[in-house]
Formats: sequence, C-alpha cells, structure tokens
Amino acid sequence: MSEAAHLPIIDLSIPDRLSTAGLIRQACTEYGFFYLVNHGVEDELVEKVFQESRKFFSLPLDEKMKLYRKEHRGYTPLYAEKLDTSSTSKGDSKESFYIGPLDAAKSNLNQWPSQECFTSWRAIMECYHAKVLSAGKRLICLIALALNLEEDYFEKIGALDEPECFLRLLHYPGEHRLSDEGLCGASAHSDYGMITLLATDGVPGLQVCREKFNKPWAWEYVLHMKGAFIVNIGDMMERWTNCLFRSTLHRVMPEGRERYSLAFFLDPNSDCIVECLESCYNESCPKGFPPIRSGDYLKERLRLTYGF
Ligand SMILES: O=C(O)CCC(=O)C(=O)O
Ligand SMILES: [Fe+2]
Repeated sequence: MSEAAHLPIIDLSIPDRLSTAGLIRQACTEYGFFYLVNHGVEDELVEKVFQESRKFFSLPLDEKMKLYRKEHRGYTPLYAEKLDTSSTSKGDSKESFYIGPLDAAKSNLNQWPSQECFTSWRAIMECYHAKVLSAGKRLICLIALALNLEEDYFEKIGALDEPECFLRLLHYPGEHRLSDEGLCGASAHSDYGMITLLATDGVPGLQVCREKFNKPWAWEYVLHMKGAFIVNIGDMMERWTNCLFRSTLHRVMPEGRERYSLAFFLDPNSDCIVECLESCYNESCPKGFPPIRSGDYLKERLRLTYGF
C-alpha cells in the first residue's frame, strides 16, 4: 500500500499576499502539488457539478457518442485515451467530457447535452467554469509573486487574455482493481499547461511521484480534502521557471470503486510565448528549453495523447 503525500495547504483568502506567495514557492519547488482552500467556489456548486456529471455519464453509450469530441470539446469514451504514451495497455479506464473556453469567439465550439433532459446542465457547467477560472487567475497572480515578478506579470504578457481553459469531467467506472495488469484510470503523466485545479469526490485513486527521474517510480496517494482543490503545476509553467517549479508526475489507479473528478486546466492564450524567466537561469543553471508558442506546444502534446 502506498503512503499518503503530505501536501501543503494554501489559503487563497489570506490578506498577507507575500507570505502566501512564499508558501506557494515552497509548495511548487518541493511538490508541484498543493491543496487550495478558501478559493471562492462554493461547495454547493461543486456538488451540483458532480451531480450533473453523474447524470451525463449514466446515459447509454450511443447517446454520449452523439457528443463525441470535436475540436477537443465533448465526449471521450473508455480506453480512447492513453496519457502515458509509452504504456502498452489498451488505454486508460476512464471516460470524460471537455468544456472549452467560454469567450464569445470560442464558446460556440462547445457541445451540450439536450436542453430537454439536461435543463440546467449548461448553466451549471458555465457557472463552475467561470468561477474556477477566476480562482485560477487569482492564484496565477500569487504564483507571479512567488517567482519575484510583478503580480500582473502573466496578464501583461497576454497569458491570461482569453486563456485556453478546459473543464474536464471525468468518470472512472471502477470495474477494475489494482491487481488488473497494467490498467490505470489515468496512466502516469504530467499536465501540459500552467496550472490544474482538481475537485475530487472522496474516492481514492490519485497518486503522485515526486522524483520522476528516480526509477522505479515511488507513488504516494493524494487524499481528498473536503472543500479544497488539488492544484498542480503543468509543463508550461515548468518551462517558464526552468524546472524551478515542478510539473509532477501523477496517475489515477483503479481501486474497484467508481470515481468522479473535475479537472480544470488553465493554460495560456495560444499566442503567448513561453520562455525561461530571467530570474530562473544563469551561467551555472542555463536555460533548459527554447521559447515556444503555447498553442503549438499544446497541439503537439494533444496529438501525442490522442493520436491525431
Ligand atoms: O482524476 C484525477 O484525480 C486526476 C485526473 C488527471 O490527472 C488529468 O485528467 O490530467
Ligand atoms: Fe493530470
């Protein structure tokens, strides 16, 4: 049995922003994962999103397939995705539904279940999407402070101007157990973007590996904390910080119990250039990555995962 990770807790409501920024710096350099509390997204709303998500995933497969993923929005069935592209398993044992940015220019790409049976579904999802984005933007300001930058640094470089933010509803059916050979709910991966804000339903399964370069990988459980988001740093933030902030490897193991989660990926505007921050490199620690356009990076990572 793996141990539980003791992740730091960051309180988004504390007025002393500099001390919070210091704690965020420590959390991001040591773990790349932390709990976020007092983030402003009400428990009742989170619960409603879980309820609506359960309702959608309980539809027959042919109904769900009518909303099959287009432009990275909509439904992805079981085993269609493999987050660990080196794994030989048949695919991850999960189904998901993606809801993309709500800005006027892009929101029409989203797909929605029929209004007749899912009367408030869209409104609830849009409300959650907007509120988590707002919490995420506040957190990004603190992350800038944690990097000794002006707190509006990421805004000024355009990263938060119509950001690529995707809410992903996830359902792990729970028909498999740990002993099932090579099968994962979500195989080992790091997230691609800036930060991810995750809500979990209390069923265990999420694990992190703190030292991805030390094989064999050692895994620790990330336990559910009521009312908290589990936040993690993504690969683009790791590139910006020249690996000062860690994009930590994680996975979801099958525990023989059905599990739901809500992952919100907050990624920069596609035209934003992600390049090593000046404060994060010097002669003894040279730049590890060339500059890259965020949209190009994301496209390539998604191509590798989905094979298109
Ligand atoms: O469901 C979870 O707990 C984690 C999901 C995840 O890591 C992802 O979708 O990137
Ligand atoms: Fe992830």
